[in-house]
Amino acid sequence: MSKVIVCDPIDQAGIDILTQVASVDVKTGLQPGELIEIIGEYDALMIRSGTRVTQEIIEAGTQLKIIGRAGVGVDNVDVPAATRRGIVVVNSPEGNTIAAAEHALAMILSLSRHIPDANASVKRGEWDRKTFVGAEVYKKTLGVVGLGKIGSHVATVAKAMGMKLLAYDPFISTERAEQLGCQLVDMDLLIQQADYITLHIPKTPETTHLINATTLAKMKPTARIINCARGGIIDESALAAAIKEGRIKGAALDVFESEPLGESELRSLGKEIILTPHLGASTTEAQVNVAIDVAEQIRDVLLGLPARSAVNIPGLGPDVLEELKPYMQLAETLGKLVGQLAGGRVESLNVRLQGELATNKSQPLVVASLKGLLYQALRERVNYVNASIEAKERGIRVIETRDASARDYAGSLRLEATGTLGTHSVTGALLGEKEIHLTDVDGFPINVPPSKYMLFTLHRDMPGIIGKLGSLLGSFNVNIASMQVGRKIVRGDAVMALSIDDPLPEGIVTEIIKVPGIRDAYTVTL
Ligand SMILES: NC(=O)C1=CN([C@@H]2O[C@H](COP(=O)(O)OP(=O)(O)OC[C@H]3O[C@@H](n4cnc5c(N)ncnc54)[C@H](O)[C@@H]3O)[C@@H](O)[C@H]2O)C=CC1
Ligand SMILES: O=C(O)C(=O)COP(=O)(O)O
Repeated sequence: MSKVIVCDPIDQAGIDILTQVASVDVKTGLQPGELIEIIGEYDALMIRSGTRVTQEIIEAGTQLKIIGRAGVGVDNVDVPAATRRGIVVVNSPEGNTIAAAEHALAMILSLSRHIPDANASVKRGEWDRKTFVGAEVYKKTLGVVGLGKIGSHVATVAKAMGMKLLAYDPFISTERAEQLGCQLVDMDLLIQQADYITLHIPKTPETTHLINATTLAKMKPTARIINCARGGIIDESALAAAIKEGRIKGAALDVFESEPLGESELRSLGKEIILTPHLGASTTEAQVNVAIDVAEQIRDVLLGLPARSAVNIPGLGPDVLEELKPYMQLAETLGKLVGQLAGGRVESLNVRLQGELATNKSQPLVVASLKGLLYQALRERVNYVNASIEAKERGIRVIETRDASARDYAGSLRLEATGTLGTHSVTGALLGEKEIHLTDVDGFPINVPPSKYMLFTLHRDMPGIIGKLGSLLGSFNVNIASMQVGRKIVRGDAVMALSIDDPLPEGIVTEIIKVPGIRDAYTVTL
């Protein structure tokens, strides 16, 4: 019989499902070393946000087939390490949406009416009606940062309370925002105009310290900020300083840079700040939803069936998967690349199956392309199951074309993305049935394998330009692993594709496009 270990508190409804197919050990509060010692016995691991599933734990889990996160965020799981070991990671993308949204709304109202401190005061035996005079949310402006599942529900309820809604989400269409009664604006305007700012975005390198001393300085002195998304999106010391100095009115935080929250100056602030211990998903209903959702997936995978919300492996039949896997990897890589070249919000994606590929089943490749395209916006939340729906909700038009006559490679895939910042295209093929090669960028022929960090330039093909770029990168201590130029005619326009050993430093693109002859540069992480 299979063995499952449950390392965080999970609703009994989930345990009951697991026991249908496995023996279940519930062991909460284990130290990392203790988990490493015993994980080798188990086929499945079920967790919430309390357990950090590191590479060491994954490597010690020699029998592990699946890691189930009973919730949304998988930032506490080393997903690449699990993928490398062939372990499926599943989550519950929607089970706690309402719970998290209602917690954010409760925070907005609690902040406005000082409910936690007024309650504590009455319980101390006081009757103080002066200190706790509040503010109404009616007709105030709420800025929603991240108009995904949770942000959308917050917006819907806030609208009903008579709030005016601004939203910032570079991956959402104006139509979708309008449907929710939100005016889509840029982050700067939202920060400056909102009376309340609520964050509903994943924590990514781009969103880390999105709220910092500079952004806090732009807020109204009466503004309040709410974070029920992820710790680290707000710079906690900058926030504490802004509140202490009366530069903003208040904040409500459910999530922290380090959890459990240790010694922190946030604790010493008064009624201007409300702190809860990561309770967003902690409702009876959400805990039943996520426990059932994830336990069912663990059960299915242990029975050899596909998972419906795998964040790292497609929810397709094993036979289709086996055959298409290398092409799906190609599609996902091209999706990631074209999404980053296009930048901004993509409005349409043209997926062109060429050569032998034109006779293949296209759906999985389209889904894999969309998964890659949406990765920038959604990170691990986008999977093979939800990629199409997520694209539709973002108003991305998907066009499929086939060209059996294209003969450059046996089978190749071309993606063309058109967005708010223009159109870009990439083509790729498989060499030796497995090895991905990029064969064309923006109509310029190249032949390079993709690497994790890349730099693309669009430039004039003229003497000296490669040397200048090389020296510039050298002055930033950037090591070039490989470089190739693609051009259509001599001394015309050209594309340069460089593989780089490490992430490119911030601000480097600005310097690169100062090199005479270089028109554009794009840094890409694949
Ligand atoms: N406090 C808690 O207990 C809970 C916290 N969460 C967290 O809430 C957050 C939102 O979750 P969902 O709404 O389910 O996710 P979602 O994936 O449905 O929505 C996230 C939205 O953020 C947008 N986005 C991505 N990068 C952005 C950027 N740089 N700037 C602006 N927008 C950006 C995306 O386009 C997307 O629309 C996640 O961080 C999740 O982990 C979720 C459940 C419970
Ligand atoms: O689902 C999420 O992303 C959450 O943050 C909820 O975390 P939890 O399951 O309550 O530890």
